Amino acid sequence: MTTPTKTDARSGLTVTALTKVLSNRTIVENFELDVAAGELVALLGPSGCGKTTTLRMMAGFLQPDTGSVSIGGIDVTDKGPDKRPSAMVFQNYALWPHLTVFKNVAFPLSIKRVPRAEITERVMAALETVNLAHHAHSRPAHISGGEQQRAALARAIVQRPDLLLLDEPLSNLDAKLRVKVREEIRDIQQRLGITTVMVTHDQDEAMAISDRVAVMNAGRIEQVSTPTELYANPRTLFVASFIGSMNVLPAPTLFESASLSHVPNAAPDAAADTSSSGTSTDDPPAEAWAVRPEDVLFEPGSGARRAGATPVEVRRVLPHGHFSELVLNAGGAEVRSVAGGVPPAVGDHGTVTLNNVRHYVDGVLVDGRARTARVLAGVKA
Ligand SMILES: Nc1ncnc2c1ncn2[C@@H]1O[C@H](COP(=O)(O)OP(=O)(O)OP(=O)(O)O)[C@@H](O)[C@H]1O
Repeated sequence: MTTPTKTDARSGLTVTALTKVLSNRTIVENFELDVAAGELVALLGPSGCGKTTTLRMMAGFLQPDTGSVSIGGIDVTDKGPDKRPSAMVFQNYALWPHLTVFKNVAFPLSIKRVPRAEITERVMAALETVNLAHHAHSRPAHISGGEQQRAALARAIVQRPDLLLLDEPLSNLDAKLRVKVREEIRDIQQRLGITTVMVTHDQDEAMAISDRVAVMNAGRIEQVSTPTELYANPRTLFVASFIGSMNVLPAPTLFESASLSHVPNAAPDAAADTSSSGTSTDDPPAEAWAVRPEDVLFEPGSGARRAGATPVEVRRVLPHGHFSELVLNAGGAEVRSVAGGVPPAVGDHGTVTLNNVRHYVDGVLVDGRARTARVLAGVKA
């Protein structure tokens, strides 16, 4: 691949207090985001949380009720999509089926009356950037889904936008291709240095290629952080549960008993549900403890019980190749753990102790280190 379409654009995006009400329902509420020049930020959240609505307001396809959008320090809130220095790649690619790849990519330049020779040069350069020059004269129906996605990307970058907006760009591709194409997108985005916002509901995708991830829930941003920070320090229970897998346990019982075996039966639902996504607008529990499966340390054998450890029975073993997920029964509560190497068998007995327990009150991480220490001391004592 070559980089002849490299832009000089190093403009950032600033979005302030964006709100949108549709059909009497607040879809986006007080949305604030700064994206630095050349940065890729993913908008991640469950279906229906308002990601696409937000992106459409950034692109100018939808007017916000309140708030502003600035690109490169210039307020573009009142400008339509064609008057903004941004380009959008749509979820379904929106390629014209009767036009060749070349003509599809040339389209936005044609309507801006760019001279023909320049169009040819820029289109071929964009197609080379996405490695699709050999399909310049193919129709969309005659190229693969991944190639169609790259044609749509070429049609965006040919415009040399300051801001690239991607709406679920990989959702029509199969799992293996998604991984390949997302790396290609990241590579192109970094080489061209284009400020980019990408909508996705796929946390792996968001975490794998973004500089930062903005987690949305019910029209609001819950947390904007680097992927590593999001996983390590989720500031809300929603983020803790949405990013990766998490055991959520009711705090007071755990605190008082210092033992998972006393967690009431209400816990399994919360624990089992945590890896799934959904529009969680329900009020969070008043108090909860969250523990990653890798921090639930399983030790096989029912013989010499570790002091303070909780006895468990292996209920299910879910192989993932290089590790297995263990679903454990801790006195009626379901707790998830992980095992490397040869996993235990269903029905085996063992014990667990907990590391890195996080304490949430009303869904927000509190400075619970003292209590956490006491709980851990209790567990390990
Ligand atoms: N024109 C509209 N009128 C009324 N409601 C709308 C309109 N457009 C979107 N909505 C509603 O706004 C909510 C958010 O939609 P949006 O497409 O922004 O969500 P999303 O997070 O991108 O979801 P998904 O991941 O499923 O695409 C949804 O409940 C949707 O039904």
